[in-house]
Amino acid sequence: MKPDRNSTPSLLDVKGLTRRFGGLVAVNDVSFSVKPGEIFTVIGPNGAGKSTMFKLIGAFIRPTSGDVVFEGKSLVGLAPHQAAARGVVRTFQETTIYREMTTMETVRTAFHLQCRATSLGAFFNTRQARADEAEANRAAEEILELLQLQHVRHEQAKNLPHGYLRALGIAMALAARPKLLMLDEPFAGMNPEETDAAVQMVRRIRDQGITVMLVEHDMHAVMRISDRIAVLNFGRKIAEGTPQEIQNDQNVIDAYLGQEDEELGI
Ligand SMILES: Nc1ncnc2c1ncn2[C@@H]1O[C@H](COP(=O)(O)OP(=O)(O)OP(=O)(O)O)[C@@H](O)[C@H]1O
Repeated sequence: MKPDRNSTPSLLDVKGLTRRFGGLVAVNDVSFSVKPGEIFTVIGPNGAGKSTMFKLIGAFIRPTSGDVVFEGKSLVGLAPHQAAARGVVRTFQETTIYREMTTMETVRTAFHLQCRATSLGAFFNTRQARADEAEANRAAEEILELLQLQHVRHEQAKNLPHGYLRALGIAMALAARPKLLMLDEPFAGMNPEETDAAVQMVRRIRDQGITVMLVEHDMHAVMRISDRIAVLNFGRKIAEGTPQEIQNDQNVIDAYLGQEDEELGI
């Protein structure tokens, strides 16, 4: 039997979070909790505040008021790399991938960035540096296997198709050993087969014990993959619940009416 959600301590607590841009309230008094091991998705019509919410959680921008609490401690005021060191890691954009490096080199480099080996240690070939090297190789192999990238391990990024580059951005994030992995529209621009594969990939990541938070527009994928969903509209949270609860929520249906495609998939 699954443990009662309410009795499990949260990994992330978003508390009364508000962010203004001049006169515009992009995120307005939003609260929710993410439990360890969940796949939690934030949805909402265009301009609802989803990206702003992600930036607030990753400490890329500061809230006007409210708090982001991770493992019981506030992330507000930290720099993004400090939030990442606590375990809140956002996937890397394809544009930040160094195109001359191979898949393996990219993941190993990302791993080294948070590894103990100093450049001086590596230069003198210390025992610590050699141990770190072996650990980087092992960790990189594990990540490539998890994301099914082994067969392109020696390909340079510039030769990889779009879908692989996106997976490589996720691989780099995994090298930072996240507790909470944040994925911004991971299924955007994918055909149904690619989406299927990406859904399986996100599930495998979660099965490694990593909690996953997504912002996503592809409602069919969202409804399949999410344990829980929060819905934003004009910066406010209008609903939160399981996919089934969200699909049947009249406020949510109303918010999506008039959208170009029947995004909710109902
Ligand atoms: N840096 C900024 N300065 C001013 N306004 C901003 C800024 N960032 C976002 N906004 C505004 O805040 C609101 C929420 O934007 P946000 O990008 O968070 O929405 P979203 O739900 O991610 O939208 P989409 O689905 O279209 O990506 C929008 O009205 C947007 O124009």
